[in-house]
Amino acid sequence: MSYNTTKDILPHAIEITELKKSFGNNHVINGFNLTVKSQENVAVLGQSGSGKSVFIKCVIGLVKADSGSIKVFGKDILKLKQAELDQVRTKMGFLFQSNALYDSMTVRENLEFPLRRLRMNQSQKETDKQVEEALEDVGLLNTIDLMPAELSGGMKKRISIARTLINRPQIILYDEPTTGLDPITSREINELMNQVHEKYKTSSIIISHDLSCIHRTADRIILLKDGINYTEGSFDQLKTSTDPWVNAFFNT
Ligand SMILES: Nc1ncnc2c1ncn2[C@@H]1O[C@H](COP(=O)(O)OP(=O)(O)OP(=O)(O)O)[C@@H](O)[C@H]1O
Repeated sequence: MSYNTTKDILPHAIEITELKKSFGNNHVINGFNLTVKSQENVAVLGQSGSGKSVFIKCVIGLVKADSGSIKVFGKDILKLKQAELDQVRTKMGFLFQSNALYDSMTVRENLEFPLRRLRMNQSQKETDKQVEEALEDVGLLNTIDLMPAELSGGMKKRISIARTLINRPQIILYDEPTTGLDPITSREINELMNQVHEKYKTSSIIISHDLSCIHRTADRIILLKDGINYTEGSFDQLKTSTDPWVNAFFNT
């Protein structure tokens, strides 16, 4: 993937400035900066324990950042009142590493769930149409009446992507999208992520350890180390870096 001029003229999807988060004396995020242009896919890569999960939780509001700003389409979500925050959050979809499907609900019910919360006055016919379209997007319309326990790991990931898509987010945050999947299924999930990007023109942040996933899906990679941006670049730039730490990361 490469930059194109359209991405450069549209407003930024996400702009994070000097983000900080500590737990007691453990300064996990120490002034991290990240910009995601419209329709850009940015991966955040770092060693285990470097703070990737804390960072993404700050962005979705599961963890409260100590300071800094997180602007989503120009609005600093750390300063918004609840109603405005809820509004901005409708533009964002989050793919949990664990998939977070409800085991006691069918695939259809799992997909209806986020719709019910946001579109209370919508007709059942419209809901059915949206659920079916989201399942078609991930190639699994035939699983609509199955329970999560009846699905493979790759299918669960696809259904989770369908559930993320159902509210038509403009930004998708992917937390370790291929963890626990075999290489073939991982490749299929990466292809699906790229299809989603092409069809819905989404912007994304991808947190991953999986270099193949990052290579296939990210326009740009930021390395997180000691809570700050250690370096950034394209996959090929980082793979050929002469920095010993970056080199060890990409070529071990
Ligand atoms: N709720 C919490 N309370 C206290 N410390 C926390 C909390 N959440 C995370 N931490 C600490 O923050 C640091 C970063 O953890 P985090 O889970 O973000 O790392 P990570 O880069 O996502 O690791 P991995 O790749 O292994 O998932 C760790 O030292 C962890 O102990």
